[in-house]
Amino acid sequence: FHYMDLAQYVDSHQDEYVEMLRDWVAIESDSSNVQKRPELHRMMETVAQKLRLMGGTVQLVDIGEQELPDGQTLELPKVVTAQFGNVSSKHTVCIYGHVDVQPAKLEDGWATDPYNLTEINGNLYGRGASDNKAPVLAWIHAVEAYQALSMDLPVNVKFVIEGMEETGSNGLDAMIMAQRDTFFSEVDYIIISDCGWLSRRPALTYGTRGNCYFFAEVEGPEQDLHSGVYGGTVIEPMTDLIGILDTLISPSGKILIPGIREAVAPLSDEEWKMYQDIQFDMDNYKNKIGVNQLMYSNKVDLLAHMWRYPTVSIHGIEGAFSDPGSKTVIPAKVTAKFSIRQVPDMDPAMVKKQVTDYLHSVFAKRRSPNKLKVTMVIGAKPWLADTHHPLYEAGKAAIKRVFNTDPDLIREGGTIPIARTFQDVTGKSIIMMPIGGFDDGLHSQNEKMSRYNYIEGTKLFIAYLNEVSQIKRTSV
Ligand SMILES: NCC(=O)N[C@@H](Cc1c[nH]cn1)C(=O)O
Ligand SMILES: [Zn+2]
Ligand SMILES: [Zn+2]
Repeated sequence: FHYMDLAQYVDSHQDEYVEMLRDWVAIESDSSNVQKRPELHRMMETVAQKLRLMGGTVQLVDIGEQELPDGQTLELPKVVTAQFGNVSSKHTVCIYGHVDVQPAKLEDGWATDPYNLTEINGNLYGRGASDNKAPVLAWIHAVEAYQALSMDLPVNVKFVIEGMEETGSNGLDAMIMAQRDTFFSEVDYIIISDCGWLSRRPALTYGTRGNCYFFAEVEGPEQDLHSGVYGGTVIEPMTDLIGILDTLISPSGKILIPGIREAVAPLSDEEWKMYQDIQFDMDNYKNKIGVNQLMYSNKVDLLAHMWRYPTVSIHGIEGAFSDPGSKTVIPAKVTAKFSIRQVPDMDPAMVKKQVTDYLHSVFAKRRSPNKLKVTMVIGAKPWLADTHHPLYEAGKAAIKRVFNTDPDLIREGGTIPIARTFQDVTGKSIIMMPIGGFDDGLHSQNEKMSRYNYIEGTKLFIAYLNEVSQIKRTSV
């Protein structure tokens, strides 16, 4: 295995890799904004074209339509599948990633245009740079490096790249089920690089939380009202909504919805020890996010609540007045958006029932004439891997080669909706191998990917393909 030649190739092509990332970041592939759907289609075509030019067997798989809340339908972005190599004596890995992004606007407080990749002090700023465009490109460049040096790929490589991850991977479950016995039948392992390290030390990820995302709509008068003229006479939808939202979680982080906390397994001694042994600087973490107090003051509690306990987050209220200025309005209809990150032992269908029943019961106590409607729009399951699997041993060896250190074994508080489907439907083992930095600002202002992580990450993937090829057949 000529690792040094490959690594040198990567180093000498890094500016091209950055330019390619610039092209991809320039496409506003925001999957949550229906106005941007043409951009998302363009993004998927761009990915397909790149893989075609590399000689892959590429398909743009039609996964149907999405139904919008107003009943209209919208074409889902096609899923790109590709295959490089089909040698039966070799293992086959399937790399999953996504090229849709969260919304971003300069006026949200970005220091640079979110869709114009800008390099400052070794960091590449742009929406989707870390989540998940650079990691997808790093995998593509890893394959390309082998090709460029006329080296055989040590394993067959398949890609599944989607464009709806940020809104719950709509349509992908069905596609995986439909292709279980075709595209996925020869896949041995699935690799996902859609998360980040915990510190400056490289990491391997063995768990993600799920997410149940809810809309709670309270509807009252026929139209918005003047608060001076009508205030005091009507029962305001916003007051009802804030009232019920305030019953979801206590100020100290205790989830108040009956049944949720009870479903979660207690922290085992083994987990406690694992978390205790992880290098994690609480002050650094506080500085990074700009707060002087966290919900928990010791490392184990903090990591446990980041990774293996559920939590409630309230994201926004549609229909509420939120512009600058002081409009004196009573909004007629308001819709809260909140989500519950869930962990193994919790089930989205059960969470849906628990939340819906609970909110209706607290709403009933208010004796309001307004109407409450609760819907769950995303129900993504958590995922957990066996860290003793040879995939993780191979990961440790590749990290040792590239970074000369042992990795942290971590979980991820976020969700990769499709991870559990891959595991359940294909029955294949999955590894998550992040290359994002701990301070990349995913979903936030000034998201970035460091040039170092992007380039060294590409080398890591090159080394990992070789390590996976050494896994003995019996342990597949
Ligand atoms: N990089 C993974 C990621 O950001 N995933 C999203 C997926 C999601 C969950 N609910 C809605 N979208 C995340 O927020 O964790
Ligand atoms: Zn992502
Ligand atoms: Zn994301």
